Amino acid sequence: MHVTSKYVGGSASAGRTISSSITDHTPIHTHTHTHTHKHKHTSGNSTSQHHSFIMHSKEHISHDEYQKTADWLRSHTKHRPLVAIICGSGLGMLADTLKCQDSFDYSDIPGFPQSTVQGHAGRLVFGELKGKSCVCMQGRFHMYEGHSLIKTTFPIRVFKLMGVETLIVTNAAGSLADGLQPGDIMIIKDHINFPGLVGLNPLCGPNDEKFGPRFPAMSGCYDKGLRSLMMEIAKQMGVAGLVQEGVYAMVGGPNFETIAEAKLLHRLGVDAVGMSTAPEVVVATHCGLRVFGLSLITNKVVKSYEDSESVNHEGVLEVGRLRSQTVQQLVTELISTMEINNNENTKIVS
Ligand SMILES: O=P(O)(O)O[C@H]1O[C@H](CO)[C@@H](O)[C@H]1O
Ligand code: HPA
Repeated sequence: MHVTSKYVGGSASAGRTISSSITDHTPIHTHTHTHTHKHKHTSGNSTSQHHSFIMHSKEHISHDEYQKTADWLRSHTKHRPLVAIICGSGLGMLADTLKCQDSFDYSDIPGFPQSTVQGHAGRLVFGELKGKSCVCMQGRFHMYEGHSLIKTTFPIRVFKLMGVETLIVTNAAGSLADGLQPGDIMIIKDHINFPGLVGLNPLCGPNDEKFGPRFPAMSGCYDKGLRSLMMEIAKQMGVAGLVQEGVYAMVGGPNFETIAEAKLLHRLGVDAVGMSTAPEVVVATHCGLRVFGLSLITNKVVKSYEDSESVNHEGVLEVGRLRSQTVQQLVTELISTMEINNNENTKIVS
């Protein structure tokens, strides 16, 4: 793969246009970027969303509500996916590669929250990858948008009720590990859920035993078999040099880390940091889904007071675009190769 792109440097190189020619083996050198503030408008009720965020542990979504959304989707699509994919920031193009698409704006799906972040289209796309039925979230929900954690993870339980068995999560993340460069891909081996450690957990509140136990185990939540399969695929695709395993940490965001926070994360053994994923994986593991996760490293987290660079969302999206094809190929190959119970559910309803 060979990608050519232009992007703009920031404070260290303010306004300078850097032409980067990136191959699969080329590290992406990110610089600071000029700040162009583009905001997507949300159609959601921000007041009630904010309220529900504060009241996160009291909010409850009944089994019937998840079921209603699952039934609505099943009656509106011919697909019966066994695999769900969540596209991270700048990685939404993966959904465009699905064949025989049925796609729905989140605003048209009963019960669905709305995406408010640039780079998250807010569309649920059903279709086939290499003949296998999948559902793809082109845009995820983040806690910092003001959604309660139970809302950010709403689609996971809906997918479970639709018959999905495997969840593939992707995200954009900043690297703390010296060996991870922008443009590298990290297979998530494990996570540290910082909001979860202080009680901001989507499983807080009444437990619905129909989904899973009160005290679910999280060791081994990133499937070992899928992790080694992905390593094999990367080798076969000739991109093994870009791919390695590591630990992802979720922070609340929306601000990027201070230097002291970055140093702390580094000391704790975090390889990459982002503002998503952990709640989705916790809810998926709770309800028995098999999980695979990968982080696209979009920037190095600044951990030195001598470093004049800083990160911004436009730069994150840009690296996502530059590497989206590689991520797409890896995920497509994983879905094509992994074992899926080829039962009734995978078939398209005519
Ligand atoms: O985790 P995803 O959704 O990929 O996005 C990451 O990129 C955004 C910051 O640029 C944050 O939302 C962070 O979590
Ligand atoms: O550096 C980062 N920090 C937190 N979240 C992120 N998402 C992309 N990059 C980053």
